[in-house]
Amino acid sequence: MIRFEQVSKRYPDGTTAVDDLSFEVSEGELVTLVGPSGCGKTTTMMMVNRLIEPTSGRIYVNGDDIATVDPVRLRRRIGYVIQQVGLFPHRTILDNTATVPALVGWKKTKARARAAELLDLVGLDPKRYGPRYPDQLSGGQRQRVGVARALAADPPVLLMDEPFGAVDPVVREQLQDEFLRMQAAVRKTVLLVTHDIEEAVRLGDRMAVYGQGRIEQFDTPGAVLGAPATPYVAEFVGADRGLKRLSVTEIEVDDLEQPPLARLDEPTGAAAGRLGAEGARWAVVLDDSGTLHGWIGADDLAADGTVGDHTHRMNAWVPVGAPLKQAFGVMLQHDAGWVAVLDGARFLGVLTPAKLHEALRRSVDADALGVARDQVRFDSVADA
Ligand SMILES: Nc1ncnc2c1ncn2[C@@H]1O[C@H](COP(=O)(O)OP(=O)(O)OP(=O)(O)O)[C@@H](O)[C@H]1O
Repeated sequence: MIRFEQVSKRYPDGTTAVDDLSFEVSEGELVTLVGPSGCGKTTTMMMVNRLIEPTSGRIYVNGDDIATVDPVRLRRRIGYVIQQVGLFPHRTILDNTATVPALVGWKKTKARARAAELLDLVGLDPKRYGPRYPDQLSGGQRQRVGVARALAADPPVLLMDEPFGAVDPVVREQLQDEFLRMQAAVRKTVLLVTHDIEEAVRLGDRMAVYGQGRIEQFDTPGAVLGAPATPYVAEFVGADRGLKRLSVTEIEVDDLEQPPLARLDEPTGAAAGRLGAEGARWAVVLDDSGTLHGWIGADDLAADGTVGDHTHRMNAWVPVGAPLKQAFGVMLQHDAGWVAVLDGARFLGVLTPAKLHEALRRSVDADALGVARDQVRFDSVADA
């Protein structure tokens, strides 16, 4: 969808901002450009909508060499979101959002209807916020309007330069979440510039890590964190890259431990016998359809009645496919030594701290070797 072929940009004063850059972004893919200040990220991005012209090389958008496309027409196909949102202060939020459709000749009612739809998409109630003026919104809300406005003419490509840079960390995380949800629905081809490695990892399907004017590594966040291509990348992603990886490594069924199970309606004695035979101290309690109800300890099973009479509620659970970080968070939140992993309501197994560590290690090795995670052999200390 976007292709750079040996693109360089030298400024008249001799600064080489971008040096022989080649990469490709597929349709519907979100690529983050990350690197320290002055490494050429913004220059790269602004060459895509021809706000900056390359000194050499070619850039293609949707197969067209953009040097041959009229810049104004090109920019209509490319939404652009910048940190200083640049809303018109004397126009309402609704009219600000409708700016581009109005420019390209949509009827006013159609442009406004589209603007309302987009405000809704970015989490702003159009009835409440549409009639307001920019100075009547918070920074985070203005940022959302910027995203809505960039999407208004439904461009296939979105360029975003530090779009969430101007807000505090909590709002920033919220905006990132909302943006990811929205992107899952609209699937634009996105180039997003950030100097924040966490943001690049969180948002990117792939990420380009910039050194001075060059890309040092272009890969999935998992691969960049797990197998940095150069010492520079390793230093840039930081010593805590294992922690960062927790947020991009998904829980798989193979990661799970299978504890003893007890059924809600069975007598305590029967379950106690099974636990004793396995030397286990607790069991997970399910109903007939395999839905998680809670857990029961070996001590509880000494009492009469059914398992259901003595089951403890279990709120520490996560869906399969959630990031390991979420499982770890839930474990800490409930002060639990394990979390249940569910597929819908169905119980799949439990994740323990040891299993969590193993999953993380296995995913690092899998990325380094370029194979699937279940093909990595892992000898844990516990197995030794
Ligand atoms: N008009 C210009 N004339 C000369 N040098 C320029 C010009 N614009 C940018 N540069 C230089 O080109 C290099 C790359 O700049 P660019 O804005 O692309 O970096 P960046 O990675 O986006 O940085 P930041 O994160 O600080 O925005 C820098 O060294 C910058 O000083």
